[in-house]
Amino acid sequence: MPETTQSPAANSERVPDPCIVVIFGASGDLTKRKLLPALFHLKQQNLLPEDFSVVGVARRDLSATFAADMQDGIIKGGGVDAGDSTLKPFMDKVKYFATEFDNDEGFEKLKAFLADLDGQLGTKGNRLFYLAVAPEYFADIAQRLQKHGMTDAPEGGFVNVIIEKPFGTDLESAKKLNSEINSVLKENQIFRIDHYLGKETVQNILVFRFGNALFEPIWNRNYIDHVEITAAESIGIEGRGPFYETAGALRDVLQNHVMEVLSFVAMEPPDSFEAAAVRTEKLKVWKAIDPIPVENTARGQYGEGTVDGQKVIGYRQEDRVNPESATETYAAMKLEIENWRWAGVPFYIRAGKRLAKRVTEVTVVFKQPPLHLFKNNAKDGSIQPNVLQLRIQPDEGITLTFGAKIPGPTTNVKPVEMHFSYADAFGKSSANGYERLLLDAMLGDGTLFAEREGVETTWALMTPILEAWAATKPADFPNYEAGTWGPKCADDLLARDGRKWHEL
Ligand SMILES: NC(=O)C1=CN([C@@H]2O[C@H](COP(=O)(O)OP(=O)(O)OC[C@H]3O[C@@H](n4cnc5c(N)ncnc54)[C@H](OP(=O)(O)O)[C@@H]3O)[C@@H](O)[C@H]2O)C=CC1
Ligand SMILES: O=C1O[C@H](COP(=O)(O)O)[C@@H](O)[C@H](O)[C@H]1O
Repeated sequence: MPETTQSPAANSERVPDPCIVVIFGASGDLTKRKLLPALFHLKQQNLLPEDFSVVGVARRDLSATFAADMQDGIIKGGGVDAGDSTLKPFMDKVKYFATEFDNDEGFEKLKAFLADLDGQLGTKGNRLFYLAVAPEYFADIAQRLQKHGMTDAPEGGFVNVIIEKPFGTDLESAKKLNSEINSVLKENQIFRIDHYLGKETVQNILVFRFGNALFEPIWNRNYIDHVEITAAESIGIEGRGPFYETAGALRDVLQNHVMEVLSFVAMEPPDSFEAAAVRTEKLKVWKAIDPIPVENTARGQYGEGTVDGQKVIGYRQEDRVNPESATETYAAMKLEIENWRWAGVPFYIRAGKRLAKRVTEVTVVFKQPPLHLFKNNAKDGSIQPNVLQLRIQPDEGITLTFGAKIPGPTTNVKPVEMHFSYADAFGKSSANGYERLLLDAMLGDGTLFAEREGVETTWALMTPILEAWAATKPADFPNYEAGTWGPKCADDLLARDGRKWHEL
């Protein structure tokens, strides 16, 4: 379908026009734990329009209990005080509508239900549809919305659609999904969400790089030895066996969250902070990545072990998981970005479940100084390189490690840290990443969302690895103990280059 341009709003204009947010999959985990708390946080910050409603859609008839259940999610999941005076007026705007996703009559009634709300609330036909459903329903729901005349924006208004991840399972399925969705929606109506882009600390990578004069001049192959990106989780698969069996760590986290973070770390400065400019630069990074030989990858699966002092079962013993499963719960790889800035600088990326701790971080390791004047005075006999750690979660912050003179009559050197903490500087935030993205989607600002070509490009990089892994069953699974830092083959990936993962 032809594309038109929605322009991103400036900060001063960040309250969206009156609208209804319609969440498909409203009785699901994501809606309760993340989406309703995020919408409520927007309300608390006066970032929702006065004329507004949230309509949850799922198949069971939950009209009698839905609002109370969501309120419970906001209080528990959103850390909101039950006595908060904004809660009641917000909950009054939360409605429920029951239909099967494949029921045409249900969609026709939904359309009338929404039109009726428009009449009562003054929401003017503006819609944000959120598809918080299993991926097999994405295209179906979008097509049914179009069939029942719900995808055309009112004059001067908007109809936008957020689509959850996973956006496809490989290149072919991503292309198919894109063409199905693009056949009923304009590209600028489609908001492919990656909640990592809603995280303050991920957005701050761009501010850190391009909002300061200090760092960008050294952000290249002349000064940087290598970059590591880690998305480590201590949790297991949390009862999501059937989903995880078909996904694995590469599809679940590496292809999307980690590749998005990588693009922010590696991209050239965009000529503005508008969607098209930012997306163009991200795409250039992914396109410049060399095909990844399978020898530059490592995969693992956790066996039983101890996490946070608790004994935990192995992946193959989890509920609804094949006892001989070959699904990876850990994936790592070495990437090379063949462009002027990054040629020769390896990017090592990894993601895994049941690792030693929950930490997401970008670690930038700088080259050694050209001359080691203080080599013989270093505390451990070697000068440590400067390391910059962009800690995305938890303990959000930035740490720079450098050598300092140990006080005393001799010139001894020891690595020390300079640290910036978000919590100390700005107070603790209860934002979960979805606030910003929901707001942007209501405003029509796609800067922090994935677009068609980007999704297909990252899948094009990852699909050959998935195919190679599928062709060779790993004989050594499970190959790491829960509560450790993953399989030995991932350490070997760096050891071959004379490096090791930075301790986190
Ligand atoms: N949960 C999370 O933290 C995250 C989830 N996601 C993605 O978000 C999406 C939703 O996840 P999640 O909330 O966990 O999923 P759930 O399985 O918890 O919820 C699925 C929802 O879809 C509804 N549903 C399923 N089939 C039908 C149908 N045929 N007709 C009508 N309603 C139907 C269910 O309704 P009913 O209860 O009536 O059956 C339920 O509301 C997925 O794509 C997932 O990958 C992404 C990142 C994180
Ligand atoms: O999308 C997903 O992300 C979560 C990790 O998100 P975080 O915000 O807690 O870091 C992951 O647990 C889940 O498996 C995956 O589907």
